[in-house]
Amino acid sequence: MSDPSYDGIGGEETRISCLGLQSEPIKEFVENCRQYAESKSQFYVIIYSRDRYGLSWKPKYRKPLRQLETVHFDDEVKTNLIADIKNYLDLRTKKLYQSRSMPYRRGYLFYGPPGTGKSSLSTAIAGEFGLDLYEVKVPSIKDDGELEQMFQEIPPRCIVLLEDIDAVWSTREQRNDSENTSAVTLSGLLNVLDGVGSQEGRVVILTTNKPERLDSALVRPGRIDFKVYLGNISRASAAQMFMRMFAPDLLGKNMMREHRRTRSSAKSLESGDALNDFVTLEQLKMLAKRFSEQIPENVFTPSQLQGFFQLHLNSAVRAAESIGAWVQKEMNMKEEGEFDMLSNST
Ligand SMILES: Nc1ncnc2c1ncn2[C@@H]1O[C@H](COP(=O)(O)OP(=O)(O)OP(=O)(O)O)[C@@H](O)[C@H]1O
Repeated sequence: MSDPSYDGIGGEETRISCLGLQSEPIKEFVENCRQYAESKSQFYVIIYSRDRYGLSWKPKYRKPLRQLETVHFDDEVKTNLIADIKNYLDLRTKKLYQSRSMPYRRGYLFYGPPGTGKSSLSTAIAGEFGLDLYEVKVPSIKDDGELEQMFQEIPPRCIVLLEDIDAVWSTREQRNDSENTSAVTLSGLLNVLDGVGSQEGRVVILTTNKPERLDSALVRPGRIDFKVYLGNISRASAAQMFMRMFAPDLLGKNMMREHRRTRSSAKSLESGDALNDFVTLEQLKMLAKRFSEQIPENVFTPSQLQGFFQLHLNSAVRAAESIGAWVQKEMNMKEEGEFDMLSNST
């Protein structure tokens, strides 16, 4: 393939030919390819972004479906959010909106510190509802005209993810003062959010790390209808994350039985070698509890914790044993305002 970034989801030309005068074999071949692609697409979310010249939307990559259970935040908020989107996408809701002369659109704001799951949640929602996701990185848009053009070309019924929405500016002075460099104005943004195209069942998600910078006109109901705070990880979520990391290993049941034959499970919980992955579900739950109790409530981001797990994927026991030292080290660094550039965390 000529384009090194090409991952097989469009944009490449392929010529197919066969010997003889019949076109049937080619039609059959193309149909098989289509069915194959369709069967595969249910395992992926297609992410669209502007091509490198900013001229048209291109499928940028396929992300494997991410289950909503793998994005950890307040369970009640998650349930309400999913119910809200489901209700919005229901065609009966569309008719209700139309019969009451209300614009059929709904906006969502995901806000919180970096690394708390704003992008991950957007992708998980796209997978949950079988929608493509159109990614708009606000700081990299040239001007309001480009933003408008982009919105005109977005199809109905999809997710539009507007990232780093705080980068828009409302006055020239504000632009000069601010460190952000987007050329998109607040009025340009409001224009596309309120435009005719926005009434076609798109789920518009805005994300920001700096909600305090948002203009009240942007977040008023009708533009933002549902706000979700994604914050640092709670103990309960840390325990869930622990289970998610290690529970799949329980599937190796045969190995677990074999392991049990050779060692007592109590001994295996203590020794911390690689085979300790094959603990029972009950033991894993105990480890998750022990693990989460050592994590201070709402201090670390989920992505920080994910970084910790990446170092201990082989052993749930080791993860539970090492978390205390890791927490201590991270807390010390936080206090000293240090960024650990030289060593890897353990
Ligand atoms: N709430 C969460 N639950 C599970 N994993 C998370 C969560 N938050 C972050 N992660 C993990 O951390 C990484 C970064 O997450 P993500 O990009 O979604 O964060 P973000 O809030 O969008 O960050 P940014 O504001 O920097 O764009 C991902 O690999 C993701 O799996």
